Parts: sequence; C-alpha cells; structure tokens
Amino acid sequence: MSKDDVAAGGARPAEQRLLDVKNLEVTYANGAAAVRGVHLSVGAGQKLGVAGESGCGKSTLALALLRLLPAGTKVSGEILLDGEDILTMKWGRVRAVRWAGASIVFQGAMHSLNAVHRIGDQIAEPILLHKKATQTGAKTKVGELLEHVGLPAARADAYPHELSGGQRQRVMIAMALACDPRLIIADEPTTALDVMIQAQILRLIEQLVAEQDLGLMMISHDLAVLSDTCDRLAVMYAGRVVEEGPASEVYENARHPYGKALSAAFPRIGDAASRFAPRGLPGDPPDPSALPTGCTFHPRCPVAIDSCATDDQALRDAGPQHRSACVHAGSQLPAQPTSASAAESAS
Ligand SMILES: Nc1ncnc2c1ncn2[C@@H]1O[C@H](COP(=O)(O)OP(=O)(O)OP(=O)(O)O)[C@@H](O)[C@H]1O
Repeated sequence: MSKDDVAAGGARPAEQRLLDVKNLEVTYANGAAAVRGVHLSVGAGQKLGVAGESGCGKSTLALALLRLLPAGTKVSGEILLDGEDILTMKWGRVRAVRWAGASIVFQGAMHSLNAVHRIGDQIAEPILLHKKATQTGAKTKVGELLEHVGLPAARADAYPHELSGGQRQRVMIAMALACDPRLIIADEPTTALDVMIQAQILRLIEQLVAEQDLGLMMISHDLAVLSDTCDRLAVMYAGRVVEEGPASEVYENARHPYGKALSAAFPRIGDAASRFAPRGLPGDPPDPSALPTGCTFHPRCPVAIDSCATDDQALRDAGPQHRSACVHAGSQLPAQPTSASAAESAS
C-alpha cells in the first residue's frame, strides 16, 4: 500500500473507498489557486474531518466533489466516487450521482432552504427528481426521514422560518439522506448553532453515519469539533493538505505549526479551563492569486527557518499514519507563542 493509499482514508483497501481524490487542483477564473494537489479518501463508515481557517479552500474542495463550482473554474486531477471519476462523467450521470451517491449539508440552513416552500416539499424534491418514490411514497419517506433526524413527521408542513436553527439543520440532514447516499459531505454543519445544539447535531450525524455505514467528510474551521466527531483529520492551508493523520494525534500532537496553532485556537469540547486560554495565530492565509514562495505558511510560521522561504514542503511521515508538510515534521515542534507574546514580539 502506497502512502497515498493510506492518506486521510486510513488503511482500508481501495475497493471499499467511497471517495478517492487524487491530485485535485482547482483554479478560479480570476486565477485564485484555491485547491492545490489534494489527495484524500473516505471509506464506508469512515469520518474524515477537513480543517482550516476561512479562505484555505475547504468549501472549494466540497463544491468540486459534486462539480458545483462556477463555470470557468479550472479543475484537474481525479475525484472517484465509488470508483467513477466525477470530473469525466457526462452531466446526466453527475446529476444522478448528486443526492443519490453523495450529498452535501451546507452551512447556514436558513440560506439553503427555500423560505416560501414547506420543508416536506423541499425534502421530497430530490426523492421525486431521482424517481426514488411516487408522490405518496415520497410523503411517507419524508415523514420517516424527519423522525429519523429527531423531528415529528408533522413538521413536514412547516415553513423554514417556523423552525429553530437546530431544527432547520436537522431538516438539511434529512434532505441530504433523502436519496440514500453513501457519502455525506458536511460543510460547517454546526457553525451557526449554539454549543448545546451543536453537540446534538454532531451526535446525530455520528449516529446516522454509524447506522447506515456512510462515509462522512466534515469540513470545519474548528479542530476541536472535528477531532470530537471524526476518525481522521486533514488540515488545509492555502489550498493544500499540510497535515493529516488520526484525529486525536493531529489535535493533541500536531506536527505542522499550522495544525498546532489551529488546535491551540480551539479548546477541547468540555475542557472548561482551556476555554479561558485560547491562543490565536497572527495574520491571515495568503491570497491564492499571489502565493508566497517556498512553504506558503512561512510568513506566519513561528518556527520557520531560512530555507522555508524558498523550499516547498511535501507531506512526509511524522508518526504512525501521521504526515506533515513541514521541515520539522520528524521532530517535536517547539511550543507556539501565545497570541499575547506573538503580539508583543510583533510590536
Ligand atoms: N467564485 C470564486 N472566484 C474566485 N475566488 C474564489 C471564489 N470562491 C472562493 N474563492 C477564493 O478561493 C479561496 C478559498 O475559498 P474557500 O471558500 O474555498 O475557503 P474556505 O476555507 O472554505 O473558507 P470559508 O470557511 O470562509 O468558506 C479564497 O481565497 C476565496 O476568496
């Protein structure tokens, strides 16, 4: 088994993979290189978390997986869904694969749901579109789906504004499951929710994934949420996966300074003490139309050495099934400065 076989999907044989992304590159029409050389995989029953700050390319990756990117965007590489490359599929086949092969739960359910249609009709739409049931059958299925995500079947008659944020997100999950997909892509599924509701939605997703042996790719800026829910994590920076490995390892023993900063910025769920000492990383991710030379993280990196400004770093072994694209990958990273000390040193 090659390193790419192990990458992010764990040591499952290739034939069991639901999603296999190979060397994916996405460049928007304005020249923004939003995803660069990404390899990922997800098998049945596996939960892969994709982490990174705003602008690192996470949503672009999710949209690319179902060919939802705007016209004029250049995409290359391979995106194998159950062995079929979505990038070379005819549009008719792409439409068949959306919802039924893989579906996306987007962030912000209020914006994703249509305000003027009852939620039952919205959940029924993909079922009818994919001819998974008759009108009557779809109505029954909607009721079952709502109950499955913890809502009474009668809520099918409600409009989105009549539901709470958490209930709306449950509706989005019901809709994502409507055509019995094998892979769910959840893009910041709990971002707009308070902590209690967030925990309920995460447990619901976990339960559904386990019950139905689904594959899950969950995207979030919050490494703590991902490490709590997922088996493996891939940390993205400037369009690249810069660290990947078992979730607890990446969260607790990050081997890339960016992964380390991200894990320090998001305290563990339930760790009340660390909530009072979050540490931030000064600066912003680079403009994807004008990336820095060398390691793209070097301008913000507290442990950069001279060569980081010129030498790009590929992912390399940093522990069992753990890889990091850092010159320091093979050794323990020095402690990160706190935001306070970083601010002091910057002033
Ligand atoms: N349609 C577009 N045209 C040009 N550039 C875009 C487009 N959409 C996104 N980008 C750029 O691509 C980069 C990656 O954006 P993307 O939304 O994928 O990041 P993200 O990590 O998902 O951030 P967020 O969490 O804020 O959605 C950003 O620099 C963004 O400005």
